[in-house]
Amino acid sequence: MVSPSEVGSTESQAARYAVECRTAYTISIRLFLAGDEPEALWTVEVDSRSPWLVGNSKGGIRRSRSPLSLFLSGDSFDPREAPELFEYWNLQKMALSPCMNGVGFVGPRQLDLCWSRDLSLFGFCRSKAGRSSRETKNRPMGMRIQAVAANQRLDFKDPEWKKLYQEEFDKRFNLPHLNDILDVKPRPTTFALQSRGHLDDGNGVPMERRNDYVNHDDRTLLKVIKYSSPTSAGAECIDPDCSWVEQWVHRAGPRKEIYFDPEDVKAGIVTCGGLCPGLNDVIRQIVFTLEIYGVKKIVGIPFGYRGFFDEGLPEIPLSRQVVQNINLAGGSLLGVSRGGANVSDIVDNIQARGIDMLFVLGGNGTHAGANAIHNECRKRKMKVSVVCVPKTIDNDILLMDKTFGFDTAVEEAQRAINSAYIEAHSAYHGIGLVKLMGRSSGFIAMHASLSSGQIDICLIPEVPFKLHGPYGVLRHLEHLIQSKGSAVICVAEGAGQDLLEKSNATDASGNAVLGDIGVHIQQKIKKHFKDIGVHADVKYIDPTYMIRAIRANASDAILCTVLGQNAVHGAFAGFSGITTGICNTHYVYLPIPEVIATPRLVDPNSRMWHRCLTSTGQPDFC
Ligand SMILES: Nc1ncnc2c1ncn2[C@@H]1O[C@H](COP(=O)(O)OP(=O)(O)OP(=O)(O)O)[C@@H](O)[C@H]1O
Ligand SMILES: O=P(O)(O)OC[C@H]1O[C@](O)(CO)[C@@H](O)[C@@H]1O
Ligand SMILES: [Mg+2]
Repeated sequence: MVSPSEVGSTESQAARYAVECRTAYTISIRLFLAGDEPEALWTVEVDSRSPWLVGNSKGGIRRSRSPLSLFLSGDSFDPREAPELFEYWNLQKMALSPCMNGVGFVGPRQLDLCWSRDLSLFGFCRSKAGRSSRETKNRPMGMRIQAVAANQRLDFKDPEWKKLYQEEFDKRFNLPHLNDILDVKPRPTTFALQSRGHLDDGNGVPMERRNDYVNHDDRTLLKVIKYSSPTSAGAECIDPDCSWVEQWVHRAGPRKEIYFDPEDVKAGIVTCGGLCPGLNDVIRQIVFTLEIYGVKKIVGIPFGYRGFFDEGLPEIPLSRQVVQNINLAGGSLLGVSRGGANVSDIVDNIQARGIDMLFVLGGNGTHAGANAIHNECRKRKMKVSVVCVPKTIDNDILLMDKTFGFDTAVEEAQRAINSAYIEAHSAYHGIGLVKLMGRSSGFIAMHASLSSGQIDICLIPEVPFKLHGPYGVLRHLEHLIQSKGSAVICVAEGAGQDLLEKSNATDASGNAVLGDIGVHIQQKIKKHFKDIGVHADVKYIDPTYMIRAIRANASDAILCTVLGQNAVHGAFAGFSGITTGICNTHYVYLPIPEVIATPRLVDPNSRMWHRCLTSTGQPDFC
């Protein structure tokens, strides 16, 4: 058995961390090494914006994208023999398992236990338990406890805890409204599609109006799976028993009452960040819908937030006529940009232009900016509605089924994969390598691998891998060349960054400039096969910008249409600081902070990633 000191962060170390990361709430872990009494109490403060911490056998804690992890060291420790070792308090059930080929773990939502990117960070034990294969016998075996911080005020023994949880959830997902700070009187909506047709019954008598409005109290369920146990694949639990707790969010759509007089409204649209298929579709629908409400002053802000402070960039007047055909091309009619967002200057400019509704299309950075604009407008008691539409091919926005552009990106990525496959398949010992976008999330790579069915190795940022060694990618490639004669690899741009030289460079928005993992892998493959004296014909394809610049496919075009319309309905309903999305196939409004708390990541313990592994047949590369 290990002793607490071996696992041990002390409370003082934890407290030191807490100061560093500006804490929001506390989580505690009790380690039960024997008997009923906890032998180690580990309390850590969690930064609400990044609730994942990593602990190690030497006692440090570090902020990380991965869940709280604690690794045990010691030659004699077999994690599988001590599943009862840990219990939790105020935490979601912890996961405890040895590393088993990346699949078949027990416990909820563990990440791959072989995260050995930094061995001084991750402790490990050289366990004899583990793999059946001879080769793997002496590999480092990590044991991970994972915990998702819960509200420390919740006591799951309290019969009322669910009610308390739901009350808090409702508060978190409450939509900020202009009337929170102003006294705006609602008026009947001007959005009535029926009035555009013949409303009489044929005898000149007006027909009764259908009620096509969304009731303010309509809600849609955020989570629809009831996990019977925390050990169910991909389980996301609130309490130790993984009880069913309904989590409702606000339904999107037109309301019967509105908070603006369309005649007086000046609406602005701005597109920020990188390009994304569907931007023009959303702009177009926002304009169409605004006009149906009766808005006459609609302008585009050129080149992202830059358009608010660069005086040489005049606003672009928009109307149905101007935007009629813009969906036929990719890109953004308004242009995009990164960086340069001074919130106070932007709000000064909004005030100077007399903008009442601002529609902001962008990714997580843009949303953070939009939320800051919304807060500044509130502070100044301005009657301005700020409504976002999430734009990212990376699909890295929380809570949503998908963001617009993602589907198109996956479809286009398949074309590149198909070319790589044909090249590889037609060459003697051909190896095709395709790099796809995905700064921190591997959704495009995972979905393109799944949809093409032609990928042998899919590498994503969420799952670390090694190139060299008996479990590395290169050894597996040798095996593929030997067994099938060719291979195709798909790598997300953010994958394997630990293998590259680090630079502290950032782009104008402060996003880290990534090393080129595609080129790196290409070089390593070539060198490796040369070194072992085996012929390999490597073809590298980087279709990243081609994928991002195309027009939306049919499925994204529909999504864009609905999101654009809902953005306008949300603004007229008086909401501000919100974004629009699709959750479980239903359209919703969400408060901005809830969707950008962290980037949405592929969960390596999700069914989808396991399906991807099943499809590629790749082993663990750690
Ligand atoms: N925390 C923040 N507060 C205010 N503005 C921000 C913040 N983060 C980013 N921005 C601004 O938002 C705009 C877009 O940000 P960014 O370049 O990160 O793209 P993004 O919206 O995340 O989209 P993409 O998915 O293409 O990266 C930039 O003008 C940037 O300055
Ligand atoms: O070259 P740019 O415009 O900075 O965009 C690159 C980034 O944009 C994204 O597509 C997100 O929009 C990322 O996947 C990628 O890292
Ligand atoms: Mg971003």
